[in-house]
Amino acid sequence: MLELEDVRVRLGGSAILHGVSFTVAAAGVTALLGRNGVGKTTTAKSVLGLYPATGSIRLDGRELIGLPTHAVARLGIGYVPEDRGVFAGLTVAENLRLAEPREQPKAGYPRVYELFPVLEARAAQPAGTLSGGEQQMLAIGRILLRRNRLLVVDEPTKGLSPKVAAEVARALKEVAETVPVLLIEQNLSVVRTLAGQAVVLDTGRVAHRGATRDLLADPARTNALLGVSTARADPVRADTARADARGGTA
Ligand SMILES: Nc1ncnc2c1ncn2[C@@H]1O[C@H](COP(=O)(O)OP(=O)(O)OP(=O)(O)O)[C@@H](O)[C@H]1O
Repeated sequence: MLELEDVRVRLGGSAILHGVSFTVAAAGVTALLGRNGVGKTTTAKSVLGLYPATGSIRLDGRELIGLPTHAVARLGIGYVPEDRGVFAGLTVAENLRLAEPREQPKAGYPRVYELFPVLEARAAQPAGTLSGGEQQMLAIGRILLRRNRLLVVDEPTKGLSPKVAAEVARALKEVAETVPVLLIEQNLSVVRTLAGQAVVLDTGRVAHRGATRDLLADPARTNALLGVSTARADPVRADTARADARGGTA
């Protein structure tokens, strides 16, 4: 599906990725994990052609490095950035309309509204007045209007209550039944629920690759790589774990 090989990125004169190599599975969710500032978002943006990279990034064998972002998107990679990228001054309906494919403008709506009924109920509301969770649903809904081969989703549950985070995770799980997802996520309870495979970055390098279950079953390894104990990775205490991951260990 998506293969990264020896991907290197320099930003502002500093080397940020030092030769990242991993594969995103052709089905389900692959989690991209790591402490703050290790290069997860940089990796995602490199895939999207938003940062200049060297090495190789291939989608079903097709080289993406060197392609402009619009060409990467046209090849079928949908991206939900960390800041969600919704247009605050436009209504929910207008945000969705801007994301429609020209060929089949209305085709994706039933699925989006089925996954996120709140978006239909709030169609006329400016996106900037939605809650954080609703904005996340809108951001995911926007990319579901297009037929994608891969979704890259950056920290979709960041800042959400455990209940809303679980709702977003449930929707992503359903989405991943038809489109593979590369998911950047710090909430280990979400990772545990969604991701079959996990890749862990540490200062611009891959520190671990393998089944999520195996990683999370090894508290010492999880703690060493992520700075959080898996004992905290249950839904009730997920927010605490995330706060710890952000604050204490970068
Ligand atoms: N445009 C930029 N110019 C210079 N340095 C940058 C730029 N973007 C990111 N960096 C640096 O690259 C490093 C990796 O950042 P990145 O956002 O990829 O990390 P991350 O793993 O996604 O972190 P977080 O979990 O906090 O979102 C950080 O040290 C960051 O300061």
